[in-house]
Amino acid sequence: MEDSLPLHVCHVQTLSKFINRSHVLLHSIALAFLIYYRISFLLQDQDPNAKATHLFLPRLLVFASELLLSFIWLLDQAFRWRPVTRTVFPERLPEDDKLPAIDVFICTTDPDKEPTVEVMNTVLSAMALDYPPKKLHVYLSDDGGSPINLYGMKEVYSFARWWLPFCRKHRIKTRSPETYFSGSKDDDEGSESSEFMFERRKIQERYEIFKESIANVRGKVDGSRITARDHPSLIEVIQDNSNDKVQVDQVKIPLLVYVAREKRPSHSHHFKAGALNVLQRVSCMLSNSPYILVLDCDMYCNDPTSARRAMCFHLDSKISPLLAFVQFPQRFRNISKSDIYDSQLRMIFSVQWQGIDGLKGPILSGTGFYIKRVSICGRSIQDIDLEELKQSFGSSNELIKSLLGNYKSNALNVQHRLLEETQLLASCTYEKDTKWGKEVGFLYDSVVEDYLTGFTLHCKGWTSVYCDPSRPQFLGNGTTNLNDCLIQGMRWSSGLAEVGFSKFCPLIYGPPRMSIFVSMCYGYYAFSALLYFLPLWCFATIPQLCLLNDIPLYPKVSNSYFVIFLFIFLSSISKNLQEVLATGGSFQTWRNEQRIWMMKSITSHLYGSLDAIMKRIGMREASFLPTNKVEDAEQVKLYKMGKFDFQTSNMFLVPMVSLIILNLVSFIGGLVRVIFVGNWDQMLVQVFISFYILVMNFPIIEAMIIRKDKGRVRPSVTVLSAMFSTIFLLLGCIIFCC
Ligand SMILES: O=c1ccn([C@@H]2O[C@H](COP(=O)(O)OP(=O)(O)O[C@H]3O[C@H](CO)[C@@H](O)[C@H](O)[C@H]3O)[C@@H](O)[C@H]2O)c(=O)[nH]1
Ligand SMILES: [Mn+2]
Repeated sequence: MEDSLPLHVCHVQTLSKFINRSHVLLHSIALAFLIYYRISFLLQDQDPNAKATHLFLPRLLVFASELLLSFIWLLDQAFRWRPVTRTVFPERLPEDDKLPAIDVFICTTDPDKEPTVEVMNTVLSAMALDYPPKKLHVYLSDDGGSPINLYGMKEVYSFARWWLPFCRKHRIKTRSPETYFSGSKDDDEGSESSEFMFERRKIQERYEIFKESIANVRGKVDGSRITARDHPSLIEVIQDNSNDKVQVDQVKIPLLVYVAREKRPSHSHHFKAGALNVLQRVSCMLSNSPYILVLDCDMYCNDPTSARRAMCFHLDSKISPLLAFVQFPQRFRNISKSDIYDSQLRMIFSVQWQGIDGLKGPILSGTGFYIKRVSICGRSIQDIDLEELKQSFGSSNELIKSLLGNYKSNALNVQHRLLEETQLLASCTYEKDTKWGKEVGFLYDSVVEDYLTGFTLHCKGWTSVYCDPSRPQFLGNGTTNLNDCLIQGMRWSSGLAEVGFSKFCPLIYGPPRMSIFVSMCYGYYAFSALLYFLPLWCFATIPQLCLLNDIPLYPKVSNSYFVIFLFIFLSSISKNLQEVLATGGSFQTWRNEQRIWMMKSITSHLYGSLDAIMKRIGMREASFLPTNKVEDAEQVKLYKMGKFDFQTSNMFLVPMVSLIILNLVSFIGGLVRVIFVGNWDQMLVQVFISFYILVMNFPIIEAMIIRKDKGRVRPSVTVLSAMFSTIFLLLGCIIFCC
């Protein structure tokens, strides 16, 4: 295969690279001037003036914030250094019988938040991947251990006997039946022949029956939820139990396995990472495929070709020895035009991942990646002796045998003995005194297991690639209400900060093991929560309190350093805007992203960082609140209209509303004061900061004063927040005035 055509090519985005590097240069020079100005300013005011100490503190705080923001900006620039784009040529892959086998892992945990029909759609879409069926094995991990999901899997098996041939025959692209039948217009409706229409109608009827039967069972098994945290392991290879074997008997169906690991309240189960590690062991017994596709339960395969695309990298002999995983972007099916909560995570999947792909490869992103099984085994296992293997992987001889062996093609005739062994492998005590979660498998030290696991892989010398074809390969549910968005943001902040504070701190653990640029990228994520919430809290309070107390913090308009501040402000905004526009966004997208970034910094990032610190000192246990995948019609309506839904806890609302009130007061008070005193050229920047914050967060003001619907800010919250703002204002007077 040496001189045959390449399976993929990689282009450096020359224009972006040029723009990014020029921006880095100019912006850094401006920051250097700013730092020089601040230092000389602080030193020069150190005279024995009585007021000096009161002037010193706010200036120091503002300077510290500027330094923190500059630092996180610097880390972020590593993502901008060498952005690349990749193209694949799946048609050049070898014949089907030469393709390696794939195990698909799908995780679900809570049938109330993750409806069974949706999970089963993901399972079906994975079974229908365009890949030889006997080389595809689909595992569902059900952390809730709910009978409804097991029932659903059996129904899936019967329905797949019709669905899979239909998709293959008519080359259907959308292989999640729910999406397909909901009639979303795309390029699928190629054939209009009456035969096709007839088959389509028949399958649709079967699909409706399938959904109904799940709904019926759901009604009956309700109330079994208490067992979610306390149940034995149950592993079942799903087999045919239907009667209609007549027509579809010859249909090849991928192996389908249901796995509910044992869970006991006394044992910590390590959330998704724990589930994935159980799947790794169980699948090792049953199919042991060399590659694994990991999917969240709501991320269905929106395009059947992803497996072949991934193989374009995994089968390229030049890069494959070091290649750990091929990451596809997370894209979402329910993003509205305005996307007020930035649920699409545009910056991550359209800018940063392409950037880090040009350095070492994207950060592991939880779902939608094809990973090489041996890469997560910790290290090369061939040359370790048996005792050591058992210390790492646990006591199961069968597991060790399998690890050392190869892919099992006779998976369909799973021996009873092996199936029994899987019960042991899925028990909650199996990992005791082993290296699972510490060195082997997905790591447990953070609730963002993907980021941490990917980081250690990159540290060990593995690489990854980012594959982002124009048709989204996987589609999931984005968060469409403020509450979910902030809670998810808090979990991510906490998990990422946890890594930052651990022995894996990317800025210390990274540089000896990988390039400084890649360490910076990981460092950006580990510290973004801390380095955004501290400065943003400061910028939302200090300049305002100083404005009210007549303390200038910025150079006068007539001072030549004013231009530096102006430049830095405009340069950051315009760079950001340029990226948004270049990736298909609009001015509104930019504004919405800025706004939700401010909101998250004030709330999610703050609480996430505190949570991480408390976990670190042992005051709190890790938790994982899954996002809600059931759509609430009213919330969806607000989201589609681009209206914020402020039905969220006071913990999130009060800080945001308090700061808005504070800024409102300082803006009005400051403006009046400036007009009377006439020192506008000294105070302009501070008046502008308040103004900018108010304009950007206008939806909060609107929801406090104008809106009357359910999503408004409740008057009680406004009152409570007003009290907090008053306390803040008084504190400001005490600290800065006397
Ligand atoms: O104890 C648990 C908790 C969660 N999950 C599953 O984990 C997945 C992700 O959970 P979700 O609630 O959707 O969280 P998100 O914030 O949307 O997930 C993102 O962030 C996670 C890390 O916090 C990553 O694991 C995910 O892949 C990534 O999509 C879902 O399939 C869950 O069913 C489990 O299997 N067991
Ligand atoms: Mn999710």
